[in-house]
Amino acid sequence: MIQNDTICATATAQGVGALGIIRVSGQEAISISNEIFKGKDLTEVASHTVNYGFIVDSKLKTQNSETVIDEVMISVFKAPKTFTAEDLVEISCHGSPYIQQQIVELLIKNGARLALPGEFTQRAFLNGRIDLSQAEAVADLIAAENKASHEIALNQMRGGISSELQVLREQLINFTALIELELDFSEEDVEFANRQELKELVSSIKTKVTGLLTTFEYGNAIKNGVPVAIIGKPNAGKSTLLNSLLNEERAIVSDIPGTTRDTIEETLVIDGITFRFIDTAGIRETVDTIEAIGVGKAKEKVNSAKIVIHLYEEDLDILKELKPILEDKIVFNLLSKIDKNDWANDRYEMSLLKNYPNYHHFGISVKSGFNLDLLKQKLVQSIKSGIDENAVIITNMRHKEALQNAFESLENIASGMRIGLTGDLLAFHLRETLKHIGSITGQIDVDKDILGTIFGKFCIGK
Ligand SMILES: Nc1nc2c(c(=O)[nH]1)N(C=O)[C@@H](CNc1ccc(C(=O)N[C@@H](CCC(=O)O)C(=O)O)cc1)CN2
Ligand SMILES: Nc1nc2c(ncn2[C@@H]2O[C@H](COP(=O)(O)OP(=O)(O)OP(=O)(O)O)[C@@H](O)[C@H]2O)c(=O)[nH]1
Repeated sequence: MIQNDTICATATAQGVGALGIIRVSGQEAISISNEIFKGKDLTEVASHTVNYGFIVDSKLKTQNSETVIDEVMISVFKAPKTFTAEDLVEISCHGSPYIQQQIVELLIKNGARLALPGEFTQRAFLNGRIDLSQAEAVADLIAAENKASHEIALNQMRGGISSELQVLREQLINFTALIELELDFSEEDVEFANRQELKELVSSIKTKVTGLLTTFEYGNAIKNGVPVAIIGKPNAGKSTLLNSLLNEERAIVSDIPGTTRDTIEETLVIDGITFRFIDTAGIRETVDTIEAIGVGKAKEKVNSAKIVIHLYEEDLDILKELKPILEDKIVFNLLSKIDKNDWANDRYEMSLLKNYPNYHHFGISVKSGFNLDLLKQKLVQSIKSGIDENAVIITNMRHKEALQNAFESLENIASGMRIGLTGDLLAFHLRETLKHIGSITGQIDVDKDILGTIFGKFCIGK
């Protein structure tokens, strides 16, 4: 697919910088750039060269009294081996917003148009250089704020998800073709597609899809930060623990004001994973009864958390109260101030949540530092556990939904075979599965609106 118009935009951040890069892509990219460049004839230079010269107002250039805008380096990349797979020019100028704007305006005067957000990457997709999941990974890569999310995005950009899905697609396509061939011979009652093999294939693909789906929770936590609630009765040591965790990792601590006015989030990166400690300012100000503070507000915090740290000195009342909503959380039940409290005094029911899959229970002393490292280590472990670090990890809601749909279609095939569904209906469900899997990489036609949503989230110039 060839886009006819030539697009341009500043690719570097807005504001003053040392340098700025302006990108131009499309059939006229080189000739338009050449119009405003005084230096070598860009239409004559070899691909992948960097050329020194000046940006000048072309109208005046011919009159020999040109207005020089800037001294620049221009890189020329000829299709198809370029970022967009089109002719691409990068003008590297001084990082003044004024200069950059002047250059963009000159390019537009000479026939380019301002690029939409993400349009360069979109062209790379439309021209087949990258698939949709790779394009989405470019956005994730730019947004990555820690090591773990950076790694996942980089892997996806390099085609991690694509190659995993490609294998599944090929296997399904083979069977679909065989079943559709049977339909052509429907009079003769032949079976080209071995039903037993198909059954096994569907079951193995279901397992793979389920595996990918289970990585989403991890992937999403990595991408957006893992919400952690610290709860406990007044004076249990909550603030002391939080401050101590934050101080220890001071180098990478930041205060992020929450989305709502009364929510404060403190984020902390441990071992490449971002944890977001949830706190509501309201809690700090409440002068309510102990119960109200202890349970009511704790509930609020717990609901939005993935990890719950319960600090206690005396009793487990809060934990008992909250038990029903803790089942799907990672729970750290910590006996606080262990320097003061004797383990032997820990006479309360330790088995309270013993059957919960993600339950940790130990003593801690922020004062002496006892078990603080253990806590950090277990926080990281509890998130990483069960995930193969080299495995493909799903971080994108769109991908998750597509996989869920694919799973449903696969179930339709499996149950269809059990009840002896006819070939045409099996073929239909196979096609549906292929459609859902293909929508992740964009191998099938993806709705224009969906493309708009995906690329609209990028910055202009990307
Ligand atoms: N100056 C500059 N730096 C940049 C970018 C850019 O566009 N310009 N990038 C923008 O994101 C990133 C690098 N990503 C890129 C990805 C692919 C191609 C590219 O030309 N691919 C071709 C040819 C590869 C080759 O020469 O072997 C291809 O895949 O066909 C270029 C940059 C980061 N740094
Ligand atoms: N001995 C000892 N004292 C501690 C420890 N952790 C906290 N404390 C003390 O316990 C008191 C209460 O600590 P905070 O961190 O304010 O407790 P909190 O749970 O945030 O209390 P509220 O804000 O009232 O909910 C302070 O005097 C702390 O110094 C510890 O590990 N050992």
